Amino acid sequence: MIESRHDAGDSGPGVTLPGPSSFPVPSSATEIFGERLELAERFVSLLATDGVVRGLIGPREAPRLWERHLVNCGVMGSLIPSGASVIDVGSGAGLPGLVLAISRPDLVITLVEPLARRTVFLDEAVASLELDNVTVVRGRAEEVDLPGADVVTARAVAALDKLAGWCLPLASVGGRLLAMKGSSAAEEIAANQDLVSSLGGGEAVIHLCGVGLIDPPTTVVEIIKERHVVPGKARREAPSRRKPRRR
Ligand SMILES: C[S@@+](CC[C@H](N)C(=O)[O-])C[C@H]1O[C@@H](n2cnc3c(N)ncnc32)[C@H](O)[C@@H]1O
Repeated sequence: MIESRHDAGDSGPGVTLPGPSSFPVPSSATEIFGERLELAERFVSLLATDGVVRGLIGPREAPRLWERHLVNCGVMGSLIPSGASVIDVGSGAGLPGLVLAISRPDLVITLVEPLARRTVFLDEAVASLELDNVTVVRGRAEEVDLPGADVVTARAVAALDKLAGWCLPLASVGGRLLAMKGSSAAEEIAANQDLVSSLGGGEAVIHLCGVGLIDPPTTVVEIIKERHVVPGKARREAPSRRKPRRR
């Protein structure tokens, strides 16, 4: 493993790795991370070194880690209540899960990720950053057995229909799915609201997070889990799939 460095680094002969000074900290990051900014800088450094070397982050992402990844994820914290339990599905290199763990030490976070290469990185990042509010679980969202969470997050994991089927069962009743989405959010909701309802979800709402802080702001689809549905039963109950009654 290549150690993360806090100075503009050279990891050894022939390999020059970027240090945090390679990526100036935007003012938006100061606002999101506050006193934990130094920890966030160390995470950026880890992503730009180990994350890139291990193929978890594309090399072209390195210069835009702050805006496109850390701040982009961090702003969704405004939708998460204080002290909430959070399951981050498909964390990859820790987005948004580790960003939330850094910016919000009050949260209790579980990262769910099926790929070993990624969970190894996540475990090492948690140890290196000395985060005591994170547990890493290797597995698929639809297979893991975890206590219901107040909030289930996901970024760039799957289309809303699949995501709702995987994530709503992981939330407690009254909890919510927060799915980071792009410009397709409204279309995805329109196409899948019936399915979401059949899974026990309420009406999906779109939030724009970080207005005035990042451009574009982060689009988050929020779905409150209103009732428990036994996984696998949902589709048959979906109103749009019911056969019309005969008269
Ligand atoms: C495109 S990556 C996004 C990673 C990270 N959320 C981000 O925004 O950078 C999708 C991630 O979802 C994970 N994934 C795919 N299917 C999954 C499932 N059924 N349950 C949990 N994670 C899954 C993949 O292993 C991968 O790490």
